[in-house]
Amino acid sequence: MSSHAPMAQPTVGADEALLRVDGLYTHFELRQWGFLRTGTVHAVDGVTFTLDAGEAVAVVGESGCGKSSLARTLLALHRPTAGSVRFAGTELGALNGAALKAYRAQVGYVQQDPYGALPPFMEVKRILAEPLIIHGVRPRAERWRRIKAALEEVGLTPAADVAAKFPHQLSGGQQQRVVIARALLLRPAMIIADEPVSMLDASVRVEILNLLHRIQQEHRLALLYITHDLSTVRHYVDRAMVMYGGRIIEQAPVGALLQRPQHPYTEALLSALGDPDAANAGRPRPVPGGEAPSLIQPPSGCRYHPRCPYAMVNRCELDPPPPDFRPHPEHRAACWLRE
Ligand SMILES: Nc1ncnc2c1ncn2[C@@H]1O[C@H](COP(=O)(O)OP(=O)(O)OP(=O)(O)O)[C@@H](O)[C@H]1O
Repeated sequence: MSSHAPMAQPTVGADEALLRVDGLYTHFELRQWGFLRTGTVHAVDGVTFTLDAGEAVAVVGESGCGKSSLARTLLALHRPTAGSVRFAGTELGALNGAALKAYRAQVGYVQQDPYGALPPFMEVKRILAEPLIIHGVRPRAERWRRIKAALEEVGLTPAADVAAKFPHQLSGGQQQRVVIARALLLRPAMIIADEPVSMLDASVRVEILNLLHRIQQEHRLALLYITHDLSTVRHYVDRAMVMYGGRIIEQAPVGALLQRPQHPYTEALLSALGDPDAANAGRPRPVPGGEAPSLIQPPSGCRYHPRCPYAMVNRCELDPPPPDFRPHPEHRAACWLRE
């Protein structure tokens, strides 16, 4: 275990999830000249799931399916259009002022673009001191003790040298380590990592994912790992949820999802993954054909039906499948094939 003190865990009843998301909608109104309504983006469109304390769950889906909008709603950066988000039993919509500040201390955020996430004209020490100052951690020596421990925990040593640098003096991987250190400083119970490695060189991606995984395990953090890349979830999460057109269309323990995908979209994502066998390197692989759905005018019925090779006429284009057909215990799929 590192020098980082154990993280303060919020009080959660034995049978209660740390995070409970129920029928969540986040829509964005599009307006011309600031007032003329021209459409609505259904970015998050009826999402329900739970995340237990200490559990790691991936949200996987292609670009534009609503993953970041979901993350930002959970971080209370977007106000939901409808539905409920409960954290440790408390409704997020009911929080403001000091209570919202306390919630934000419980949830660490790791963004996609580390350089964009770090103020360029501040030294690392100042960047990391900021959240501690905002949350009233005193005196200065205690702040430095925490900053040093966090830098050491993410492998940035000697901490004093790194702390004196500006973001541009660090590599992309080191910058992302600083972002992770900042997410840990307030000893959160949950981390939301939104595409944490997609902007990094391929050579450091595994290192950063391993680091996040080690921290998640050591501190028994809940982790919501958001990615477009299904190939990166296997070793890092307990469960995976697949998002398509603003909705969760499949969720299962990660092994079951990868071995027995139940939704044709998950199947297509899996078959598009690289084959580790070098003998098959030249073999063409099918990728999910067709266009990602519009979230302004989403397809009727099942949102995947225009691309689905198994779409059933008079069924899939008419009725949205409920999200919880259970082909196996613990496995849920929103597909009429699994009715
Ligand atoms: N503040 C906003 N106002 C209007 N539309 C938005 C806003 N934020 C996101 N959107 C739209 O919502 C949809 C979902 O975007 P979102 O960023 O959540 O998807 P994503 O799956 O995270 O994709 P990516 O990985 O490319 O960021 C997109 O059509 C996007 O243009």
